[in-house]
Amino acid sequence: MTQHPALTDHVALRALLDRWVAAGWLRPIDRAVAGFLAHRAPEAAPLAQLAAVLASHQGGSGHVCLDLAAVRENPDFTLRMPPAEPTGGAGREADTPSAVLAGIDLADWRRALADHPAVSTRRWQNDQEDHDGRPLVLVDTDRPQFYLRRYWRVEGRVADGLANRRAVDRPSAHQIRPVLDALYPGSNDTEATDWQKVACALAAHQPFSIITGGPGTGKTTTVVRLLAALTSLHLHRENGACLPRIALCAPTGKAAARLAESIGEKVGEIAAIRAGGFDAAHWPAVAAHLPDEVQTIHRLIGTRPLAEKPRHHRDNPLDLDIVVVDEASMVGMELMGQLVDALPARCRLVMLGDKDQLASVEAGAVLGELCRHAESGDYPEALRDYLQAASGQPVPNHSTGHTIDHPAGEASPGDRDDPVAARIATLRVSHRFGEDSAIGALARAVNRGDLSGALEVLEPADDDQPPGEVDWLLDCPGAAHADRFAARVVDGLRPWLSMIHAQPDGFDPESPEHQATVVELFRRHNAFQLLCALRRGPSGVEGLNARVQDWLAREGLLPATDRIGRSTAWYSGRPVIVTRNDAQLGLANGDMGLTLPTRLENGDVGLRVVFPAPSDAGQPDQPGRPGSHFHWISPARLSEVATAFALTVHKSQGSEFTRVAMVMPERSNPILTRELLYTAITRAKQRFTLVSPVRSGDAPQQQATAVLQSAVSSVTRRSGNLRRRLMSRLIDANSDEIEWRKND
Ligand SMILES: Nc1ncnc2c1ncn2[C@@H]1O[C@H](COP(=O)(O)OP(=O)(O)OP(=O)(O)O)[C@@H](O)[C@H]1O
Repeated sequence: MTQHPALTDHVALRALLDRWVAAGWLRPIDRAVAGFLAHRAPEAAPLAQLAAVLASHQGGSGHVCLDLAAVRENPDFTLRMPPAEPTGGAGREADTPSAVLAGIDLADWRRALADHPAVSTRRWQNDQEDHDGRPLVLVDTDRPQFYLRRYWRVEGRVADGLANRRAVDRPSAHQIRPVLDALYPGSNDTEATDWQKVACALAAHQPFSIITGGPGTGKTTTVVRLLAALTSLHLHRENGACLPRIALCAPTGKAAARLAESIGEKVGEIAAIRAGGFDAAHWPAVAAHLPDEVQTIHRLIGTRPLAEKPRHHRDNPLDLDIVVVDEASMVGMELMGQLVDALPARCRLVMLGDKDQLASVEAGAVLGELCRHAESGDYPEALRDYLQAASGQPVPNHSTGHTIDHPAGEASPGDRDDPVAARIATLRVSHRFGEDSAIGALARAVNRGDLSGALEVLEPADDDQPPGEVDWLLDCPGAAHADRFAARVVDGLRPWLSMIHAQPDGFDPESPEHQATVVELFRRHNAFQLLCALRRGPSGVEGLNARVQDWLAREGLLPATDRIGRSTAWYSGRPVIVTRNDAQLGLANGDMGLTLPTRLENGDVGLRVVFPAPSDAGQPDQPGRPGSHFHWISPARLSEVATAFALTVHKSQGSEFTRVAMVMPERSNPILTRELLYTAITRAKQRFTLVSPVRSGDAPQQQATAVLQSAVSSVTRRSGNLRRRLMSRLIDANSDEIEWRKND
C-alpha cells in the first residue's frame, strides 16, 4: 500500500500540518514541535515528527501522552480530528488522520521513533532515570506510549510525590478506635458497614489517601471527622502542643467557596459531641482548631503570574501537616505536580472527589486514573484487619479479584495487594439522593451505561402535570409545545432578573441593605442553570445564550436584543463567567458575576459587574476590601468573560444548582460522553430536566433516545500511566510494610 506523501516527505508533512492548523484541527503550538524537531534532526523520519506533533496535540485534549495503539485502532476518534465542535475552518477529507495513517502499523511507529535522536526509549523498570535530556520519550510496551518529556517528567513527579508521603504519626487501631466511636455514635449498633467510618480509619492511617464517592455520599462530612480525629489524638497525647497544621484547598475559587460553606455546619457538629468518655472541653477544643478557610490550590502554593515556579516548591515547602484537596477530579497533572512538590514529605495528603465526573480540562486525569479499580473496594488482608479493628466495622471484600493493569511482562501482584487500592476509600451511600430519588437513580443508571434504566426514570414532560424531580423535554421547533422549553427557562431566570428590575435607581455597594439584596440575588441565580454539552451551534452555549436573550426580551426581563447585541454587549442583568484568571482583579477562571445598575461615586447610575469576593479578600496580596462580600468591577476592565445564561457542563464543574436543565446536542457527538451527562445530572440538587433538540416530524422520541444512547455508551479513556508508575514505586519501596498495630 502506498503511504501518504506526508509520511515520507518533509515538505509534504509541513504542508499537511499547515492545512491542519488552517482548518483549526491543530494548534499552532503543536505545529511548532515539528519545526523544532526538523531543526534538531533534519534527516529523521517524518513519521516520528508527526508522532511528536500528535503527542503535543493530545496534551491539548487532556492526554499526557499519545497512545500509539489507540491511534492505530481509531485514528480520527482518538485524535478528535476533525474536532467534535466545528472550528469555522474547512478541513479536507483526504487529510483526516485515518487517510494519512492508512497502512502504518505499530512496528513502523516503533522503528521511526526508536531511531530518532530526540527520542529516549524507556521501560517501566527505569522510569525514574532521566539523564539523557532528550525531548521525547517512548515507553516501549506492547501498547507503546509516546510522551513529550515535559509530561513524562511531571507524571513521574506526581508518582514520586504521592509515593513519598511519610506521615510521621500513624495511629494504632487501639488508639483511634475510641475517637472514631465518639465521632460515629451508634455505628457499632447496626450490621451494615459504615463506610464513612472505615474511610476515616483508612485516611488516618495512610499518608496519602483518596476518599471518593458520588454527590452527597459524605466526602466532606468524612474529612471533617478525619481532621477532628487526628486533632483529637494530638490533643490527647500532647495536651494541645504541636497541633497539626491543616490546609483545605480546591482547584477553583467556586469549589473552594462551596467547601468553605459546607464545612462550617459540620465543624459545629464536632463541637457538640458528648459521647465517648472525653472531657466536656475536648470536642469544642478540637472543633476550634479545625480550619474554616478554603483556598484555591494556586493560592496555597503561591502561583505567581509570569514566575516560572510557585512560591512553594521542593526547596521551600509549605509548613503543613495535613492538606485536603476537594474536587480533585478537576486537578490536572501539572497542578498536581506543583502541589506535591510544595508539600514536605511528612505532610499527609487527602484527596476528595467523584471519580466518575469529567476529568480536568488540563492534561492528565489524576483522580480518575488512580481510582480506575476503586469500585471493587478490596483491601490487602492486613489492612482489612486494621480497618476492622480501628473502625469496629465489618470490611467485606467485594470481588474475587480483577486483573491489575500492569505493563506487559511485569509481575502482577494479586488484586488485594494492590497498593494504590489500599489508599482509596469509596463511599457508596448518597445521603442527598436516597434510593427513591429520581436524580440519584438517573445518575446511577447513566454511570453504569444502562440506557433502559435511564429511560425508566426520564419522564416525558407533560403540560398538565407539574414537572417531576427528573423530566425530559423535546425541543422541537414548530411543534405545539415549542414554547415549553422557553417557558421553563424564563421561569428559572425571572426570580433574580426581576429583583434587578426592582432597583431602577441602582444598587449602592456601600449599603448593608443592598449587600443583603445582592446575597439574595446570587442565591436566586444559583437556583437555576442551563447547561450545554457543546459551545457552538444552535444547541451549544452560543446558540442558547442568543435564544435565551430573545425569550427574556420578549418577557420584558431584558432590553430588546437588537439593542443589546448578541454576545459581548453589556446590559443590566447580563450574567458572565470569567474565562481566564486575572490576578490583578482577583478573579479566577470560572467565577460568575452579575451585571447590575450601580450607584457610582459621582452620583450617576452605571453598570458594574458584581462577583462574590473570596473569603480572604483584603489580605496583603488579595484585591478587595477586607470583610466585603463582593467585588464591584467596571465592565471596561473585564475582557476575558462570556455571557452565562447557558454554560458548558465543563464550566459547571465544582458548582451545584437547585435546578438544572441540560440541552443535548442534536446528534451524537464525541464530546457527549457518559461522564459529561453524569456530571450535568449531579449538578442538580432538586430537579433535573433533560432537553433534547429534535427535528419535527421525524420520530422525535427515537431521535432523542439515539443521542442519549450514544452518550451513556461512550466512556472517555484518558491516556496516561500515573497509576502504573505509582504502583511500581509503592511496590519497589515496599512502603506497605506497615505495622498494622492493633493492640499497642
Ligand atoms: N452518615 C450520614 N448520615 C446522615 N446524613 C449524612 C451522613 N453523611 C452526610 N450526611 C449529609 O448528607 C449531605 C451531604 O454530605 P456531604 O456534603 O458530606 O457530602 P459530599 O459527598 O461532600 O457532597 P458533595 O457531592 O456536595 O461534595 C449533608 O447534608 C450531610 O449532612
